[in-house]
Amino acid sequence: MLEAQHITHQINRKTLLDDVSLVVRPGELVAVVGANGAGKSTLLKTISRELTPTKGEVVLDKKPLNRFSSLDLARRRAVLAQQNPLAFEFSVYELVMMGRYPHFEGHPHPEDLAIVDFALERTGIAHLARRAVPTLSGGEQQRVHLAKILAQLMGIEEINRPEASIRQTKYLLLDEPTTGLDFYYQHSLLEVASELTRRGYGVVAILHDLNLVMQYADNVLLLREGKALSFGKPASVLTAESIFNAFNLSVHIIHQPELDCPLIVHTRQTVPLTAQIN
Ligand SMILES: Nc1ncnc2c1ncn2[C@@H]1O[C@H](COP(=O)(O)OP(=O)(O)OP(=O)(O)O)[C@@H](O)[C@H]1O
Repeated sequence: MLEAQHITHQINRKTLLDDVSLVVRPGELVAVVGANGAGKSTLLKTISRELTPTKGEVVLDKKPLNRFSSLDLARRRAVLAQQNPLAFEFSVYELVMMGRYPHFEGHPHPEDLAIVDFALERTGIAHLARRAVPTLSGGEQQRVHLAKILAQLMGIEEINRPEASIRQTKYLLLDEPTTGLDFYYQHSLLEVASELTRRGYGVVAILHDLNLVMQYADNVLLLREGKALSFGKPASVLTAESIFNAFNLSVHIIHQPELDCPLIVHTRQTVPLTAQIN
C-alpha cells in the first residue's frame, strides 16, 4: 500500500499542499483532479520522492519512502512526469531501454530485451523503434515515455504469465498521462493502466478529463487550492456541487442506464430560443 499521510508542502510563505492524505492499495487506480494550480503535481512529486514535504510522510508498504535506496525505489515505482526531459537524438528503442537501467549493469540480458519489445508493442510504437525521439509527434513521444516506465517496472514473468498476479506491488505515478494522446490512445493508455491494476499494481493518475475519471478510477481525490475537498468513489466525489466548488463550472451529471458510469457535461449558458427568434 502507498500512503501519503497528512502532507503539507510550503515554499517560502506559500502553502502548496495543506494536510493532504491519499491511500493507493494494490489493484487500485486512484485519480487526482482539481483546477490548474490546485497542487496535483506537487502531490505526485511528493509521492514519488522528488519533493520532500514540509510536514507529513509518504509510506510504501509501511516503510517511509526516504528509507528506500534509489535503486529499490526505481524497481517499485515509476513516474511519468508532466514535462519529460529532452530526449536529444536517442532512438525510441534506446529511450525505452533506459527504463531497464535499474535492472542490469553493462549489457542488457535477454529478458530486458523481451520486456522492452513487450513495452513497445503494448504502447503501439514498435514500428517507431528506430526513429529519433525528437522527430516523433507529441502523442507518439508520450507513448514512448509510457513504454519506458512500463519497461522499468515489468518483470519477465509478467509477460510470460499475463494472467498471474505480481508478487510485490509496484506503482505507476502518472502526471497528466493522456496529454497529447488522441481519443483512441487516451483510452488505450487507461486500459493499460487498468490491466496493470488487475495484476496487482497500484496506479495514481492526474487527469483533467473527469469523464475518464468516472470511467476508469476506483477512487478519486479532489483538490482545491492545496486542500483535499473529498476522496472516494468517482460517482460520490464528482457531483455537480463539488465540481462547481473546485472548478467554478456548472455541469449536468447524466445517468443513462446503457452507460457504465455517469457522464459529466458542461452546462452551456444558452440564449433562450424565443429570444433568438425575436
Ligand atoms: N517551486 C515553486 N515555487 C513557488 N510556487 C510553486 C512552486 N511549484 C509550484 N508552485 C505553485 O504551487 C501551485 C500548485 O502547483 P502544481 O504544479 O502542484 O499545480 P497543479 O494542480 O499540478 O496544476 P496544473 O493543472 O496547472 O498542472 C501553483 O500555484 C504553482 O504556481
